[in-house]
Amino acid sequence: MLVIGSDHGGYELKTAIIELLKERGVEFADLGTDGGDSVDYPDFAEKVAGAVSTGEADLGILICGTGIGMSISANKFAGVRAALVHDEFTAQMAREHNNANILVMGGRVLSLEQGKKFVEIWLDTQFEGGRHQNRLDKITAIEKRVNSI
Ligand SMILES: O=C(CO)[C@H](O)[C@H](O)[C@H](O)COP(=O)(O)O
Repeated sequence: MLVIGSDHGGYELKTAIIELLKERGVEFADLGTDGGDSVDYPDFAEKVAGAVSTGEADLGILICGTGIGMSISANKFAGVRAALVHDEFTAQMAREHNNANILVMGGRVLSLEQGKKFVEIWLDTQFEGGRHQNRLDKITAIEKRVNSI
């Protein structure tokens, strides 16, 4: 199951991506925001990243104006690897090398077509494992050390 959320700066792109998810038959839940009124991105990052962190959802998509605030917020959650992507290469690497479980984008940075394309690439790419898994294990070890201080 995939969860998706945005603030007002990402609402239009979120709406376009929801249409793509429906077309692809992806099971998803839209955790808001529900319109263009000004809201605070950490509230939606918390809903999406919280669901991924607890295992309630397997994957997440977060969109704000730049993607920066959503990335900062989502990566506070244990087990979350939120990747802000800007182009087709970073969308591919986010999964192939980083096994990102949350894709983050900037609604004021990308066109709707770019955003949809990056989602498709991220969904269709496989994690390579191997040396990349070793590096993810180190991130998990850092997370455990930092949170036990
Ligand atoms: O990009 C964002 C955070 O990184 C968010 O979309 C914020 O909402 C943005 O920084 C500010 O947007 P506002 O419409 O000027 O409140």
